[in-house]
Amino acid sequence: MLKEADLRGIFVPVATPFSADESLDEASFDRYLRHLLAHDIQGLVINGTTGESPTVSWDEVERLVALAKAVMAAMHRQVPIIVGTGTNDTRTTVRRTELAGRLGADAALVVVPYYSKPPQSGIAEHFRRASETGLPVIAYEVPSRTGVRLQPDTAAAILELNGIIGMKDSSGGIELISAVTTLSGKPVLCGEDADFYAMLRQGASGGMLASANLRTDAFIGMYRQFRAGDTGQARRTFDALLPLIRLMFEESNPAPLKWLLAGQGLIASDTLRSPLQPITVGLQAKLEEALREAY
Ligand SMILES: O=C(O)C1=N[C@H](C(=O)O)C[C@H](O)C1
Repeated sequence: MLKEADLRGIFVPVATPFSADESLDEASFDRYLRHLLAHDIQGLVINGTTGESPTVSWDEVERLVALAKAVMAAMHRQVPIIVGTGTNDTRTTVRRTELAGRLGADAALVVVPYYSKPPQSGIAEHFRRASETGLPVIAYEVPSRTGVRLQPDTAAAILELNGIIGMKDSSGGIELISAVTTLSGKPVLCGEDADFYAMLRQGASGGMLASANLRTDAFIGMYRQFRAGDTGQARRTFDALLPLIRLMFEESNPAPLKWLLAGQGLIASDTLRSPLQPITVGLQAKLEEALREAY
């Protein structure tokens, strides 16, 4: 199981490949994971935002974890598996976190409860209960998706909990991480791809980045340059990645990512489950141009 000290480096949230009829495409998942696991990543996230968690059933999550474990066994390569278990219902979140533990996950990614706009005390209670399952939990703040913002004091109180090993901050900007890193010693991973360099400067311990599905080695290299103290080179490496990163979030993640993965033949199709839709022709043209520059 993951420990605080393990939350360093590049973690890759994986897409969930679907066939044209929106069923799980297991052959693509196998091929795509083999490609990712050839890189020196610190962990995989299954059923995160990038994995289209709102439309993936728990039975499918179990299948995805089993497939990932089978690929790792076949490759003789083990990396930690983090499973998205957070919902907007505390009881379901606790149950899923327990189930993920039984599946052999190394940690759970638990998002701030969305839609119902709970008070800060309710968010803290949600994480308190999720933290008591025995599976380490990473708290995930992404206010643009949840509709509620985690206040720094609440974040620090959540990080105080024994079962919480760290946080993924997709709040946008450096305000939250600046406050949290002064209030807590636990690791904060960047989850806002375009802010990765700025967040490393502000104390982030790594990134959980959808864009690291592409140019994975460049992200790892940039992180290592930064850790080695070569911030100038890290900045240059990151600046070269930025145009592609920005385009990957111009329409809802993971639509651009899936189009790019399908273009590389890593997954068979860019199918998303409705209501998400494939990217527009306009964004396709911009991505093609960015790819010519980036590779
Ligand atoms: O899947 C995730 O986890 C991520 N979700 C963020 C989002 O799409 O809001 C982006 C981040 O890169 C990874």
